[in-house]
Amino acid sequence: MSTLHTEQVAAQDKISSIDHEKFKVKGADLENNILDAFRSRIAVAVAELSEKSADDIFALLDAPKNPEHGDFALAVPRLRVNGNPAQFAKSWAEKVNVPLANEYIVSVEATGPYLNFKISHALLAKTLLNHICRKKESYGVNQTGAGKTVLVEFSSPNIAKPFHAGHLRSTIIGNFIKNVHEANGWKTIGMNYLGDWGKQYGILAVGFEKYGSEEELLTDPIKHLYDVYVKINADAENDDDVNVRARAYFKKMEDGDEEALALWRKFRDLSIEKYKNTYARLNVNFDVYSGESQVPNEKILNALAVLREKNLVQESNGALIIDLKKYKLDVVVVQKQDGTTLYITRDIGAAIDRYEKYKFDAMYYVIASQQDLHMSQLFKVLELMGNEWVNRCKHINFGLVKGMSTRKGTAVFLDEILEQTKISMHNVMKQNEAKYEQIDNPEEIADIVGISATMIQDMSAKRIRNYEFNWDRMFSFEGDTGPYLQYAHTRLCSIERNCGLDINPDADVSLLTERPAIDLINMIAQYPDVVKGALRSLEPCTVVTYAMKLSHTVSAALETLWVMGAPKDLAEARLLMYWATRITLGNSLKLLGLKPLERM
Ligand SMILES: NC(=[NH2+])NCCC[C@H](N)C(=O)O
Repeated sequence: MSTLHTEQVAAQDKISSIDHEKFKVKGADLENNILDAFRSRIAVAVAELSEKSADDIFALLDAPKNPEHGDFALAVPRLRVNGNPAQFAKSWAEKVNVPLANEYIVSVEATGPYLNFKISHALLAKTLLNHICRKKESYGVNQTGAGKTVLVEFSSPNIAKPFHAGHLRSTIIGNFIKNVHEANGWKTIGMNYLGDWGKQYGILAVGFEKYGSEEELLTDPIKHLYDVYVKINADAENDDDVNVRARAYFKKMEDGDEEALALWRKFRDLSIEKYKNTYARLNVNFDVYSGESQVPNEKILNALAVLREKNLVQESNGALIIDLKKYKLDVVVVQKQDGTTLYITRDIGAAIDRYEKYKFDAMYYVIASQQDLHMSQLFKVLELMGNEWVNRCKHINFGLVKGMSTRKGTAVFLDEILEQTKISMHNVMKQNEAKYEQIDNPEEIADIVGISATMIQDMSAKRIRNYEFNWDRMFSFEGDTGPYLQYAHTRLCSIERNCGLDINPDADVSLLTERPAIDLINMIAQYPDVVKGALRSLEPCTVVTYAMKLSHTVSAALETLWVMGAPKDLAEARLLMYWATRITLGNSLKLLGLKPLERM
């Protein structure tokens, strides 16, 4: 691919920075969002006629309900002007200073109380494609979060217990939330808060004495510890001695007994190593492996002292409880009769510890909605204690997945699910023999496409919705699936490889006048809005929907607007447009956490 003509780009920058000054409107990101340049000109032109500010008008510009009406619409009633909105719309449409907006706006029309604007598509194509040539992989990102830090806690499985569908959803959604913050200029900390403390680790240690194998522990720690855990729990049902020994063992751990801790630490370290490999397959990594065991004791003791001081705790049968009934949040136990802490106590200490360490501007807990009550209780307790930063914390909840097991039976390990996914995808790929033979690394491709299938299925609807894990539908290349998105991306890559032309950033894009080309450029131009919107909603489906629409739009364009066989200048213009589509689609897939493929 050819390099950019830097002098020309620099000259272009100069022109646009002069323009920027005059049309600086609050909320407009002229550096990163080409549509904002159009919107701000519309806002300034209308502001000249009304007593409203360009800032207010800018914030109200929307896409018209009927796309035939134009590119942007202003609902005049929402401006709250004194008088008849339709009358204002009519008179403004007549008077709007189109030349002020230079060549940006081409027409203004009133439809009832709406003002509809058409913009210059030639200018949009030129500025947008030029912008993407400069930004490439960073097209779509902005710096609105500069200087702010977010902590995203996600995945958080329990050692020696199944990694279930809830943990998988948390991993996928949490990683997305982290990516979205990064794309909006935030500093991010991804944290895995393992379930790695409590009496069950005493049970596990007792079980390991009886059923453990060093060798199996080293080969597959997660599976082996789970097997041991299941066996010893069965024993514990009939033999209370197991429980007594487990409690004694856990007490030693809490008291900091080195020998007891050494075994536990080995279990934890080996499990983390194994998890890291699996997370890498999912394209996920964590900045911090924390966990219930990592909450400093002193933070918990302090918290309990504050709770006492503020008269928030009561004794009940030797345990300490907080009565939250008047907030309709039930009663929480923060300390057991034997003085040990609980899940919520550790969460209280952990939150305080994290705030002191990271001074976050936002903290997200990505946890299934089964823990809604737990999270509301946690936030209420933190608030009653007087931690005013609790309003920076938010529970990002999500619904259940039904039927996530392998075809053979119930799988409880993430690895097994991913293996099954890969095999299924591989089988689908083999059905197209001619294509299959052209791939050098089918297993690797099957793994990536299979994972894309799983992730897109997960992110296609609003988070809170439950869904059925559908082994057939998600692997299809048709319909709104992960394989379909990957296919759209590889198709664009293959055009670049096979067309025999280099990408020419100076291609004459004024030749892109057909409807499918205009639609495609409009769609590409929306990506920065999508990145910004995703930060507000924290809903992955907004980005999935965008990636699907972009793929459909480019597929429609490819039906008639060919690169090969077109005259050279037209071929170059189209190639540049498809290249920009590939960059934009690739960026949106990466935002979702997928690895965009070049061939499949
Ligand atoms: N801070 C938290 N409570 N995070 C969620 C932890 C999830 C817990 N380990 C579970 O599997 O249910």
